Amino acid sequence: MDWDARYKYIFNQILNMTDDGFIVVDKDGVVTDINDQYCDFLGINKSQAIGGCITNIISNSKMIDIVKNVYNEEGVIHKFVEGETKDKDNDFLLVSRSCVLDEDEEVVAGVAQVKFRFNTLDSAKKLMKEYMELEFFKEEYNKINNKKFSFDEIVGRNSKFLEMKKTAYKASKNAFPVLITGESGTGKEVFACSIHYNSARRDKPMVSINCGAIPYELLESELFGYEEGSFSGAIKGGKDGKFIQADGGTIFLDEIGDMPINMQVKLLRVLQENEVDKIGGKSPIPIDVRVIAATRRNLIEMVKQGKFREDLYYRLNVINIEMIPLRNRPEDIDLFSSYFLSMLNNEYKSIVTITEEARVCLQHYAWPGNIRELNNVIKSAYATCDDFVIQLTDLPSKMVTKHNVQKSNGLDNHLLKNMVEEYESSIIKEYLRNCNWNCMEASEKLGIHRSLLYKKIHKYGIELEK
Ligand SMILES: Nc1ncnc2c1ncn2[C@@H]1O[C@H](COP(=O)(O)OP(=O)(O)OP(=O)(O)O)[C@@H](O)[C@H]1O
Repeated sequence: MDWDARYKYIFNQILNMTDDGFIVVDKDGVVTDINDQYCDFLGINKSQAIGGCITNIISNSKMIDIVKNVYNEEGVIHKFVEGETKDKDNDFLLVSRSCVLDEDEEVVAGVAQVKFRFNTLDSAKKLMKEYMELEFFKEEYNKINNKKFSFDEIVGRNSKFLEMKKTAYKASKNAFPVLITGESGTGKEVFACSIHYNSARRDKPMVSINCGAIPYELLESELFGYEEGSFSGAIKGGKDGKFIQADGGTIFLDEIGDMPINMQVKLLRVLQENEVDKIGGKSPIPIDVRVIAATRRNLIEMVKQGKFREDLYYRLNVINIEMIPLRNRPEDIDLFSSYFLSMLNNEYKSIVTITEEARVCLQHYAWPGNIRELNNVIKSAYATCDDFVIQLTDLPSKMVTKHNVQKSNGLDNHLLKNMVEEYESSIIKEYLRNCNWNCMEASEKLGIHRSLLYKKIHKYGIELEK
């Protein structure tokens, strides 16, 4: 046996000794060798494979690409085209592909090795299954998100609210900064998401940050990121800030009114220059980010008091959306109650309803926590009600007491003035309680001067709890 024949004999022995499948192609993708195991897996004999292009037997083979573009791949999943394997349920494998180069670095062959060992095949199957599931959930997630944030899904029929919705819709068609103001729980974040997910940026990230919840020392690194070693405790490799993460998309700066003034200066620079400086970075990084900011505070008042930079205010406030408190859109209270209840009924396949009396009680409440509070009240009433009906007694006692007082007042003393005063007193108490009895904050939220609030507290004999 000459040296070449001997060599070929040993090579074939090796190919057939292993548990793996091997296929060898020349630099044009023509099959020069294939072992019995691989032939068996494909359900073909050697003569059908050797001498023909590899795509004749594996139509989606990557080997031609590997030999043409000279690269290797290690342990990737290959899914065979339906009907190209002997067993149609065994149609994916773990494969490693590599080029064989001669002494002049020219490609002489390409080799693919596939793993048949059961444990490897099982892992490949599991991986493939998980990969498919992941792809499925990604698609579903996008479908749900797009639906969830569609403007049609935003509940409300109040005419002012519909105007706001129109403004938000128009804002989704450009990339100007948006400032959304309004009390907590009125739906500022819902609007911000709808603007982003209906804009041309929808396939890029929407990154949110609560400027009021992060201590000043951390806020800068959260927003702008840092380079490795720029301070003690900095993680290896540094970190991208929220602005860089949101590149191409939208950043939602929630509670912007709580941003410390020296951070406002840095933010203004980013908005003016469209670039960020990482902490410890050598040069600024250009960014393309749409800014949507939100606050429950009165920024104009804060500008007057020198607590918020005027130049930043104007930069953020190109499009302004002022959310309406729920108590000022009474026609929507019932709508929201039905909406939240139907969401629960859908989720738990139930048919819970709500009595007229409970509806009236919801209608008369001042809702200092706005839509979020209403959602919570419906959820907890749903969880506690008997016989699939939400009754007055399933609502929080503070609401029921007020409702009963109003009802008896209505019978005994239904002068408009008395009714208005009763309502006013209850709203003031509610706000004070929600602001931890801080008169300054409550007066700001109620939109009245502090001295007027004191007068009313005195008039209604409201006791301030400490
Ligand atoms: N128009 C709407 N339709 C349906 N659900 C809404 C609507 N507006 C608000 N919600 C719901 O009300 C809750 C509060 O909304 P959101 O978080 O957007 O308010 P927010 O004004 O940003 O509050 P905060 O200032 O406290 O962050 C959420 O659960 C949200 O899903």
